[in-house]
Amino acid sequence: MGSISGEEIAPWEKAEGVAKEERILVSVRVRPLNAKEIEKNDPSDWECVNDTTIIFKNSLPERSAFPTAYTFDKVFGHQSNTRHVYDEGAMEVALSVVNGINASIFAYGQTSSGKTYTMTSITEYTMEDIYDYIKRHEEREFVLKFSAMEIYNEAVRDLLSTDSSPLRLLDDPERGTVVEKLTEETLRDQRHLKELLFTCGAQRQVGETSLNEMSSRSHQILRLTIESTARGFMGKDSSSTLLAAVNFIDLAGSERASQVSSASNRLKEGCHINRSLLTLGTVIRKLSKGRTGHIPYRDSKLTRILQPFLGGNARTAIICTMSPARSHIEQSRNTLSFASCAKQVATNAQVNAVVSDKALVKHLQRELTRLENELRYPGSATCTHHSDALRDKDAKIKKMEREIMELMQQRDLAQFRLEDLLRAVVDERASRQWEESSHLSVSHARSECEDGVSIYDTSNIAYQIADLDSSRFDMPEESNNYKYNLEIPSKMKSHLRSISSPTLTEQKLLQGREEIVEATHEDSEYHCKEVQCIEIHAISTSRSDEFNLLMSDGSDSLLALTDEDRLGDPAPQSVSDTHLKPAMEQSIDIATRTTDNIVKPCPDASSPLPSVSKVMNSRELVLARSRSCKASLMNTSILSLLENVEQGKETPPETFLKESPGRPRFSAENETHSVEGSQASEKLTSNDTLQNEDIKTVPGEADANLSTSFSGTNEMDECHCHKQLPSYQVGFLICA
Ligand SMILES: Nc1ncnc2c1ncn2[C@@H]1O[C@H](COP(=O)(O)OP(=O)(O)OP(=O)(O)O)[C@@H](O)[C@H]1O
Repeated sequence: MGSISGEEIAPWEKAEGVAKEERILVSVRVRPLNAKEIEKNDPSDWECVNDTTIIFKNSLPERSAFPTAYTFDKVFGHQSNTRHVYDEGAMEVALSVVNGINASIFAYGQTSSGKTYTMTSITEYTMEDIYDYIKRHEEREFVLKFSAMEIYNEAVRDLLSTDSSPLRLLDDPERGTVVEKLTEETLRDQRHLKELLFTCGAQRQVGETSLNEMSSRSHQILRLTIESTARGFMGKDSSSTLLAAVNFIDLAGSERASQVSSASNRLKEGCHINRSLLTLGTVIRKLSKGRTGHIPYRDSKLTRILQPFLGGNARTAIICTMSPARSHIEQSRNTLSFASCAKQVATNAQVNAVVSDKALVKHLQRELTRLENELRYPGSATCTHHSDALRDKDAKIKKMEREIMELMQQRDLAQFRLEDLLRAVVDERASRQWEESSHLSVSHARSECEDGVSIYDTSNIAYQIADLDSSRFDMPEESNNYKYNLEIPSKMKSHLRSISSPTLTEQKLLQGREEIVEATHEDSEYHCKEVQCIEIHAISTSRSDEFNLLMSDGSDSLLALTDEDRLGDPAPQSVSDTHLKPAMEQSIDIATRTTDNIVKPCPDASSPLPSVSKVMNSRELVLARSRSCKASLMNTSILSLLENVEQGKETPPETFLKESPGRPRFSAENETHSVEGSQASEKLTSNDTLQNEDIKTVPGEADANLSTSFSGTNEMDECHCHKQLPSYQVGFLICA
């Protein structure tokens, strides 16, 4: 008597229905030679050499094409009893049913091979073990139901009913194929089961064949369904029920119809039997190659009913029975071939946990309530969850958009910087060319200096941008050097920067120039001069006349100025003092002081003083002033223009600027800035009165002379020009 070794499966396994794939348990049982076979001296050609291998021991030449050894999960020789077959080849699979796993035990073989003999005992053993298990597991409540049917000539018949009319097969969406109106008896006890088993045996179709006087001519299917529930959880919502069934299938003989009695009824039975068995063999063979393609379960009622237990959600054991007699060698080989295919079939059994009706009702009620709440309150938990998810995604999208914008800004900034650098390179080249051009001019001027004419070397001009308040005609300490300090108020500087909106290129240009000036400052051989405003207390027409005379004078005589004159005393000078000087000297002085409104020489005492008058007289460099208060030292190339101005011809200041060859070759953009800056400075000048008391400039006095002589610009524009020039424009003028 076997015992049930399996413990109740873990709750999580029940809940999750853990699937377990395994192959069909296949065993072969070889019965002893029966009396007839012994009588016919039919030798036994098969021998079980061990628990798993059976060999064909006859070495007849004609049999050499077939294998002589077969290996299965278990093989049982003629000496093995049915209990041993059950224990080794069926019990484990059959008793899975108590753990909620479907199971099937097949008996397959030719007629009189011992199928019924084996399956009857195995069914009884299983029933005994199940009841024994139930007794040992009183914590669970078991419900056992038993049903029995046979398929005879492809007709399903209820073996527990006296009604022999065939039953229909129905396809249930949840349970699969079911037999309509099949009797299912709930077992009261083990005794009740034995009675039902006896009834089935009595109801089953039997007939006499040439091989078996009590041959079973049908396929018998006994089904025991076990439903179990833990007693402690019964009636509770969390309770679950295990529901599974075990099938005991005693197949009809697999022999050919011709091998049985030649009686007409047996021949017909054989045709139907073979049809079902042929389909079963096809299904097993296809399943052995995997679950691909069509599996012809519906080709026979046998396979249709057993579909869930063939290669599906069930553990399966097949016991193939065979006769050892040489006379049955062909059927025995067919049986072994079938067993070999069945051995390759994998099943996928899982625990079948069934929710109790009460628990199912409770679960459905909760689900219904939840759905109603969602409909009533859109902002319920589920909706809120979705809203949160959408909000998170929106936030991520916005964050990514911000990152994209930042990257685009960085890209634009990089492009802007690149353009600035390129522009700076171009301007630097222009600056170098301008510098070279200036050097040429200076060289020319130096040659003039060697002749005693003072020329302001533009390369030695230092641009000192400082507040007027602090500059106050600073005289450089360096001897032998001239400095040109363009004193521009800080307010003006900032204004110039703002109105001209100097680009990076312009800033670099200015910086470059300042560096050039500073570099040349150390090596400068010339004295510095200071651009400053000169206070003129009165307008002297004589000065203007003298200046005009000076300008019209083509003499190249050198008019040396005194140190005092050269120093350009910032103190206001009275008109009376001027009249005391000789006419020519006065004229020169006037011209010098007038021009010193823009450029005031600050010579060192020991150095020869560059003469502005010489500049004028030589017509090589001319102090000019544009309408927009641009003081310029212009070379002879624009002298003709000045002459035209002197003659009353109007020449736009822009023309002066643009046509000045010594002017740095700035881009059109810079020129635009220059003009705009100049015009803007005019606007600024009108509101920007001089605060420095030391520098008293009377609007329209000294500059008015120039205005009258050159361009006739208005007095307001002229008077503050030296304070308004953008630094680079001042540079243009000086360098020109
Ligand atoms: N292992 C066995 N040991 C002793 N006797 C056996 C064994 N197997 C079968 N027999 C006997 O052989 C005879 C035929 O057995 P059984 O009826 O079980 O064959 P079967 O395969 O069911 O045939 P059928 O398909 O015709 O019903 C029976 O009398 C049975 O007692």
